[in-house]
Amino acid sequence: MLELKNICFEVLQEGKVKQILSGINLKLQDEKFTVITGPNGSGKSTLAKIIIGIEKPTSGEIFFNGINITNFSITERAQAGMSFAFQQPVRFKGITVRDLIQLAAGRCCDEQKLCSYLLEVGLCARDYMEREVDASLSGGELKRIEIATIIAKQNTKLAVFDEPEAGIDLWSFHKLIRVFEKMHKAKKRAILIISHQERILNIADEIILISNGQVKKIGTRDEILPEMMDIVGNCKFYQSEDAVE
Ligand SMILES: Nc1ncnc2c1ncn2[C@@H]1O[C@H](COP(=O)(O)OP(=O)(O)OP(=O)(O)O)[C@@H](O)[C@H]1O
Repeated sequence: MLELKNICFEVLQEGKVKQILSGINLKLQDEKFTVITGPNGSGKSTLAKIIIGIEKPTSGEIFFNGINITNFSITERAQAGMSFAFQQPVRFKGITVRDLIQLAAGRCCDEQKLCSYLLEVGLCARDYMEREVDASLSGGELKRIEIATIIAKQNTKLAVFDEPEAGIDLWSFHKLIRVFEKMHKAKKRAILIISHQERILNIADEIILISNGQVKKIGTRDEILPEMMDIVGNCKFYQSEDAVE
């Protein structure tokens, strides 16, 4: 359903062309749980930004359900059924958590349902629903609220998460894994997660290993792990959950 054809991305740095991604060809199937992993700086977040429309590829094309969306804006991609959770979520001054979740849920949603979305990510609705989505929220709280909005979006066909574990405490991480397991089991949408986390890699249907801006290998956890060892030597980037903050 999502197809990337020969995606390249380069930037100008100090007058020189820097190749960030080169010749990325990928197909993500409906309802599949895919994880993109790879060393720091290998181009994972850039690829996510290109998928969601924050960055435009220098060359190559993106198809979503057969439609060429390469020139679609972020809003048009969202309307087509894509959702995205940022590595560093955006704050919205003047907007409450309730507003955000209600907006994501769309049609009139009863109070119990709204609260259940927050509960799923380990937040007590009573404490958070009326809070402003501003600097008073911690990074981890903000991230969980953002994930709750994706759960609330019933029409999402593809949900993209960039390092959902970043800044999340160990207890919340366990809950988060359950959220992803549940999403995976429900098979309502394709899920694409950028992650280095063992437990997230463990539940993936397919893992895409990126290194130096290229797809090095696509396969299951057991197929990918030896390759990761080769690339990183001692596999430092493959974190167990003990390494979560
Ligand atoms: N606009 C830009 N200008 C210059 N360099 C950039 C730009 N965007 C990305 N890069 C570089 O491209 C490389 C890939 O960055 P990216 O954020 O995609 O990596 P990543 O695999 O997500 O890393 P991490 O695991 O650390 O989050 C990095 O070396 C980064 O510094």
